[in-house]
Amino acid sequence: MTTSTLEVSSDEDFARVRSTLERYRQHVQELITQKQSKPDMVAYKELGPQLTPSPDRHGHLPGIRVGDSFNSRGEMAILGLHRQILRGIFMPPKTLTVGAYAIVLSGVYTDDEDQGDCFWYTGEGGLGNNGQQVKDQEFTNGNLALRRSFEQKTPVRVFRGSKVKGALKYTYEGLYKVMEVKREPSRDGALVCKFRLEGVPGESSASCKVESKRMKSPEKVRILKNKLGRTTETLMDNKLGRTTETLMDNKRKTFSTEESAGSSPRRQWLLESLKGRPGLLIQDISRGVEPRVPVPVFNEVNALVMDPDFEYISDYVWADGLDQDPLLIKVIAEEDYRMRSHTMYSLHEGCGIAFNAWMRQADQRWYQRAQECAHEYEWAASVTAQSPMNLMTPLESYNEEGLLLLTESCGIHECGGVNCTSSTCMRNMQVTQGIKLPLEIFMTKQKGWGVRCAEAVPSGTFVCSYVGELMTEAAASGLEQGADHYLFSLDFFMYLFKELHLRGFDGLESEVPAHRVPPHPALPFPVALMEASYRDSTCYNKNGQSLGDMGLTASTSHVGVLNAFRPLLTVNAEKRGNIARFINHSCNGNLAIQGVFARQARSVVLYYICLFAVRDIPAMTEFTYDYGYQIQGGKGERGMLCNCEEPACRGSLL
Ligand SMILES: C[S@@+](CC[C@H](N)C(=O)[O-])C[C@H]1O[C@@H](n2cnc3c(N)ncnc32)[C@H](O)[C@@H]1O
Repeated sequence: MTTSTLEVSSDEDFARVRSTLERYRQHVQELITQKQSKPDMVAYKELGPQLTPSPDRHGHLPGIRVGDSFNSRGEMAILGLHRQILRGIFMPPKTLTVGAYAIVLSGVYTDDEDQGDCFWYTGEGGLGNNGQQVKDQEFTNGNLALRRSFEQKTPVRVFRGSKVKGALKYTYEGLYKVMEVKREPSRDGALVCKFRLEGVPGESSASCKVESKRMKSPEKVRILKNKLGRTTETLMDNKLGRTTETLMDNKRKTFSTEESAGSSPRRQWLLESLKGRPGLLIQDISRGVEPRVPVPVFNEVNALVMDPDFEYISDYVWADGLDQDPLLIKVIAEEDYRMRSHTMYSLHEGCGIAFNAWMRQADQRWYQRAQECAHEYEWAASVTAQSPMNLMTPLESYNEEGLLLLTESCGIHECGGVNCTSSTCMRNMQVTQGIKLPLEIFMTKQKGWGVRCAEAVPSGTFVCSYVGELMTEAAASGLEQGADHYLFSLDFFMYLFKELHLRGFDGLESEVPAHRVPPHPALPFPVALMEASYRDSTCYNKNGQSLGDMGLTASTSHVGVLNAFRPLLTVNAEKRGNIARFINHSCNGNLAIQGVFARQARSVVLYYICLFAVRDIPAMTEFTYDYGYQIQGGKGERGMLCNCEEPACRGSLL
């Protein structure tokens, strides 16, 4: 008996519950002595009408507190808490218009996902004798009643069964509300009805720990600002050539691009559920390349169709011939090695959890050091003014539901090492596992194609990474105007290094302590690869002001040094890419960019650019993020008008 309910129960109520239970238990004992089979049920049948005359009702019952536990389903039935002894869902008899009164979580359905006060509950029906889901469930009986609870927002009493010293006991968890309803294939293949329930604050054993799912807003961290698209006006020579068609032979270039067409029951079910939906142009533009979900295309707005030359890929591919370039191979191999040496101190070998554990120790030492010299340095004082807990790297990058806990300016290390077999490691592979959401491409009214999801998406969910053809920055700069709208520079870490160069470690230490910064790329990059970038005079003074705007040129500034921080590679998703290249810009986007080290891309020059939900996003809402285009000062094509319709819209895609 732990938490009290808000329901005011009188002493008589508690006394009545006690005496009912005593009578019932006594009768069960008598039946056991008489060797009566199913004494529980028989006792309830015989005593029920006398002992529980009051009509069924929603909500708490007088005399019962959250945390009370019961020895059997019969005890719960005799008290009127849950009268249907053999079923999970207690619903009003013969009426299909009222919500369910109570449910029992007993772990019988393998599709139940119980996370405490928020859980997915599988509806009733369709189980075979072997415990497998052999038949589809329908929205009838208890399942319909739970759907009514969702529609009418009526609370449901929840009981959780658990074994205590070998005997099954049931605990009253309090009142819950059904927040979501869906019907989808079970792990065994047949369709099941599923209900997501959340504890009613103050009325259940605890309320949902929503805060733990929330990410730090990346907008606050300046160095997280990435840019999509090229800003240079100069046409550059492509020094790398694009003649060979040969396949990659470099070990690290084994991207698993073309996975076989998926045929999971969920995938099949998602395909089925698309049938008959208005505006459906293509059922799966990925042609099975996305193994878990189809990627449908809808247009209900105009007559435009998808570019037939567009090829959907699910992972990076190299632009023609690039994999053969000896300089590039050398740089990438070197950077790979540098990152491996950096993470080796943690014995990490591909295990992100081990790396985080090592990083946490380093954080603690750093925090101690900051405490010792807080009187001397501004950054140290600002560090110690914060709670140390906020500064420590969590061991896991994702919570139990696979939601990102915090954005990380120094990149997230996903698992993938040979020893990564624990469930914690598995959870630390959200990007590695690929797209799981039922994403859809659809025609927007003013921005061309856009992306949405058929399901609601909680904050912190991995949506997709931006993949396409990998080309050098130099080659990308040579693309024709207009062909650059689908470029994404691999510059997440270059921003970090540039900031460090401009502000120094002292200037940045309170935001990004030195020990967290990944290894700096070897400088300078081979001239042949960097040549084009050196000619671009976009760089900044200490105040972040563009030196180009100030009339300074490459020859009059330290542009050479700054440009050494320019990224080496760019992702071009114009003709070959995944769903990310259809996501539009918003000045207040619901997604954030996060660099992730995963699969074979684990260095600061080659990693994954990932998009994560930064707030809870309702189903069918357009996904957007801030492209962060750089200000160039000129109008025209580069100052493209923004149609994001946000109150704080900046007016253009700059
Ligand atoms: C990466 S693509 C996004 C997908 C694009 N809508 C399409 O149809 O393929 C970027 C282009 O989409 C358009 N776009 C994206 N966000 C926009 C916005 N907020 N307002 C106007 N156009 C936008 C611009 O044409 C931009 O160059």
